[in-house]
Amino acid sequence: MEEKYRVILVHRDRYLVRNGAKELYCVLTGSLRYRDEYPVAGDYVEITENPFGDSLIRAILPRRTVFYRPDRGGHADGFAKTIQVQPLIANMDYVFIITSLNQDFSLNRIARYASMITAGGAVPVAVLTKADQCADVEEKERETAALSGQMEAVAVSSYTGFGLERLQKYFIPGTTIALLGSSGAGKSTLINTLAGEEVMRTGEIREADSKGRHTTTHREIIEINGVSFIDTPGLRELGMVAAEEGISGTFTDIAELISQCAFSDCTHRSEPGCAVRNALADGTLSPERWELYNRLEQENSWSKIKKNEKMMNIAMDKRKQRKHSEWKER
Ligand SMILES: Nc1nc2c(ncn2[C@@H]2O[C@H](COP(=O)(O)OP(=O)(O)OP(=O)(O)O)[C@@H](O)[C@H]2O)c(=O)[nH]1
Ligand SMILES: [Zn+2]
Repeated sequence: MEEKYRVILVHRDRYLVRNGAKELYCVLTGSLRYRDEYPVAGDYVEITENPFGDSLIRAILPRRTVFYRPDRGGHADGFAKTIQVQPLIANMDYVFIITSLNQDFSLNRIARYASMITAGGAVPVAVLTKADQCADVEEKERETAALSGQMEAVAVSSYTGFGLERLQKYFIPGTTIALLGSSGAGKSTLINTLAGEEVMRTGEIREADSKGRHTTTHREIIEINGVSFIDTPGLRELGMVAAEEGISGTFTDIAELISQCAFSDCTHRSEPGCAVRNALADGTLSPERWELYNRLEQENSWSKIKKNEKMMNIAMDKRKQRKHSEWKER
């Protein structure tokens, strides 16, 4: 018997899948493993049920949206032939970027997440948590919203309930919402507050540095009033590898301007007919936004440069080795 199930929990090489009220543990068929195709939370899969033990996932259905995280693991450090990107969650409509309004707050990080989410086809929403700990909530909200015309910024407090009603419009039954954010940002507490009960384990964070202890051990989906929430473990570091496309996606206004520059290779410094300079001059583009765009772009190309350097070093080492052996043979 074959049916469409959704992956709600990934636990090493076992997957908990659900269809309505029915939940089954599954393993992968050999051919999926052979093709290096691994389901992630939110995936829809075809399974063959086994009443006597783990059922079998036979196929992963095409992903509507996906969020990748850069994957540098698994290879020796120098072997950066291609930096692989690894899917983390799939088939979500919205991704809440959870950032706490304390020392951990970073516009740069929110912009990175937003870029990567847009690149994967989902809609980012900046959810600024722990508003009760912040003195300039409105300003932070304004700054965040200014990052992208397509992203709403909502400050909330799970403790006081502040702002939570503004998230209601995203809670449409049938919708999938993923929560991304650093460990300790308040993802689990937010879900618990929305659900009105203890559905996720929450952890205390160390007060001193506002860095959270890693408490979420696996990704899981929980359903509250027909809305599926995907909780992800805190992502410590987020590279820009998959975000290139997303940068122009989030900064569509800037991409648009760049396309209007008189020269196609315009550096936007001194060329005549530069649409970016013009927009900066007449105030349609804020200098802060332009600077952020450049910073993200730089970071992005910087990771490429580092990658190329590494490859060149490997090539040079090989040449040296060859020279050395040629010399020895003589
Ligand atoms: N002041 C304040 N603290 C909060 C709020 N929401 C969560 N916290 C606290 O922040 C800490 C971390 O919250 P969690 O919900 O466990 O954070 P998380 O993002 O799920 O962390 P991981 O599970 O590690 O990914 C806990 O001590 C919470 O009590 C809030 O609205 N205001
Ligand atoms: Zn230009």
